[in-house]
Amino acid sequence: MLEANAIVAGYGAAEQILKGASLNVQAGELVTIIGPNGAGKSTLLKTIAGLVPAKEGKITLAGQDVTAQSALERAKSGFAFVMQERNVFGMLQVKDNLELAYSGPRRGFASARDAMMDRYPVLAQRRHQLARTFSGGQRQILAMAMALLTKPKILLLDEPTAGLSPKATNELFDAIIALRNEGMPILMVEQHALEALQISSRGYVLVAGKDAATGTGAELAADPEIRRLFLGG
Ligand SMILES: Nc1ncnc2c1ncn2[C@@H]1O[C@H](COP(=O)(O)OP(=O)(O)OP(=O)(O)O)[C@@H](O)[C@H]1O
Repeated sequence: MLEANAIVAGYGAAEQILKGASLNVQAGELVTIIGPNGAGKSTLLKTIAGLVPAKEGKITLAGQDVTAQSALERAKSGFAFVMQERNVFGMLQVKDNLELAYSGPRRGFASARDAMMDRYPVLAQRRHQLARTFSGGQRQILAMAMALLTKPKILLLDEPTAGLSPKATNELFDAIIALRNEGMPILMVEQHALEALQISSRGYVLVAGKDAATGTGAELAADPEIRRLFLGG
């Protein structure tokens, strides 16, 4: 579904952050990227989404080369990126956030919105509330619903549980598991690395801008060296 090959990228003229990182996500897979702080995990997601330009390497989505596409073109090609912050329009009501995100034909909006509100009842209960009044967990659910309304081929999630309470974290993990079970391809960076690997088909360990190890989620979660170095022992 997604293939990123030998990606080199960074910010401005400074030293590159990504130094030849490669990964792939097959149809129906949930794939998690773990690694130390500053390894370039978020940068890799941003490069795949087209928000940071790749200086070298190739990115394909469902067989289509998207390397030269802008972020907007990539969104149209089927990427949906839930950024870590500022991922909803705080000054707008929930229902208007959903309407802005929807990209299908006009006549299909009401049913798509209602289906999303059935999936995430908090959005129906609070449809007239301004998004900025939402808790962190509610905001992430809204951001995910907005991403899903674009009918993506793959969902990119950047630290979806950052700053959330344990309860909200569990609820968000449940929402991610539900999407995985429906076969939605997902690539995520997640601070709860062990828990994320345990629900993932596969994982990649990114170190200093390169994919240093890969395996099934269960293999990486059980590897003593990876546990010691990257999963808090
Ligand atoms: N907009 C930016 N401009 C310049 N440097 C940046 C920018 N964003 C990130 N960086 C730098 O790029 C490097 C990699 O950051 P990135 O956020 O991709 O790492 P990460 O692996 O996701 O880390 P963390 O787990 O701490 O979020 C860091 O040194 C960071 O300071």
